[in-house]
Amino acid sequence: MSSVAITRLDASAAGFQKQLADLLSFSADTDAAIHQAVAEILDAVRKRGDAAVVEYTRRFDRVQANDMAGLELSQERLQQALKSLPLRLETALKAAAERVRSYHERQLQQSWTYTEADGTVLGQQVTALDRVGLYVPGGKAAYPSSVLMNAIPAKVAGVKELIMVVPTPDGVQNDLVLAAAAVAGVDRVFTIGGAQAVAALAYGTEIVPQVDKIVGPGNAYVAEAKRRVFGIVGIDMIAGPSEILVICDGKTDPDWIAMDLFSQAEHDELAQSILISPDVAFLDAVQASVDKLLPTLPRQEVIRTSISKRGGLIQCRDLDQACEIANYIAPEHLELSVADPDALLPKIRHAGAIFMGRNTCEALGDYCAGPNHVLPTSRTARFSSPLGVYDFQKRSSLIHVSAQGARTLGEIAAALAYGEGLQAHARSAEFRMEH
Ligand SMILES: NC(=O)c1ccc[n+]([C@@H]2O[C@H](COP(=O)([O-])OP(=O)(O)OC[C@H]3O[C@@H](n4cnc5c(N)ncnc54)[C@H](O)[C@@H]3O)[C@@H](O)[C@H]2O)c1
Ligand SMILES: N[C@H](CO)Cc1c[nH]c[nH+]1
Ligand SMILES: [Zn+2]
Repeated sequence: MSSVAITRLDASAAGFQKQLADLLSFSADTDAAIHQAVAEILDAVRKRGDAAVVEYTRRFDRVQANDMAGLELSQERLQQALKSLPLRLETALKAAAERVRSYHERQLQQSWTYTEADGTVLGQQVTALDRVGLYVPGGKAAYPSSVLMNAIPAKVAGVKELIMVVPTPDGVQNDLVLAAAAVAGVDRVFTIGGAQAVAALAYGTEIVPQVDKIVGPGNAYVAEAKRRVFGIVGIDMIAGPSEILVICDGKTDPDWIAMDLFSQAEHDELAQSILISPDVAFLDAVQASVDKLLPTLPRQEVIRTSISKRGGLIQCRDLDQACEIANYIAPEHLELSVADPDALLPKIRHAGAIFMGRNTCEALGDYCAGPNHVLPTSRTARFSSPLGVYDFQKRSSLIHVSAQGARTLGEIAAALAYGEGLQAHARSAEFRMEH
């Protein structure tokens, strides 16, 4: 049995910060070739619409459609996919969807107003987006759970129309993905992917309607395309490779922790899986579990590459220091595998999702716990949040000024407008003061 080399770091050793920064940094596929390819694809779709999308789909996904209509799936096809599922899978899909819906319903923002003493009413009107594009990755693996995580919050927000795109390499359609679209209530599905799908959604074509926002994870081509179309449409975030950080007091079964690290490592070679513990013997035990369990997994080569490139076992002074390091890493997923996770929680400021206690493995969050699995990666949890209903709602400010309010506010506004040298602003306010 060959062992897997996971980087060992000691938080109290000289040079730790630099070693940690090196472990976190990775060269994503954001090189010039990808930038150039995506720019060309976006330009072609903007100029030639459906014809370009069909050509790229033939080239990259080897799907032999004659036109875009041939790349759209009917609602009957989605229902048929749902009916074709084995009962256990159908039940699991529906149970997950229900839990995700129930969680997200609590995120709904409501409009509000308040009335001031002079009768002026101020407030905020909350409205749902009209039409949203949902990118579901499908190049290397299919992600039915991502259909639920993206579509359900949009439905809960009240988005009128959901357009889903999903690549089907070699024309192979994934029934579980299509069934998830049926369960979540997706309106239209196109079997297109990559930058060409993002372009079709952003610019609109004859057949694919232009959307207001594009959400959902994807590979480097998708990420770059989303970055470029931002401004024409909204986007949720640029999701990088998956990440897991476990803080453990050394008392959890090391096999559990090794498998938790694998659970994200198996996503792709650039996934980041780190364990921090004050217990050196426990770090050794997890390393032994990693070596023992890896050969039992089908995706062991992906995991081996990922864990040896971006895996880490970090020895810390105590759990307080573990929390400080976690805040620096700002991971997508953080497991607090300790006896009293509530005691650590107030010390955690930056993490996409926090999994409390030994029983809460991250995988439950990926599928069915309820919270969203589309989360900030690459340290962006310092300033951003999980995908949620709020991403599909927007706010308009409401101002309804009374006659009395026009006088008192007019006074203030006119003074400031003259101060800015903007006469029309001042006069506009003053007209109403004289009324
Ligand atoms: N953060 C999350 O919640 C989450 C969930 C699921 C998946 N993911 C991530 O999403 C990613 C999915 O990537 P994927 O590749 O499997 O599927 P994908 O659907 O993102 O990409 C496939 C598309 O990439 C395009 N493409 C491939 N090679 C190309 C080339 N040489 N030139 C131009 N375009 C090309 C093709 O158009 C193809 O349709 C993975 O990195 C996975 O980890 C993240
Ligand atoms: N862990 C991924 C997000 O980082 C989501 C996912 C989908 N399926 C399994 N996992
Ligand atoms: Zn996962």
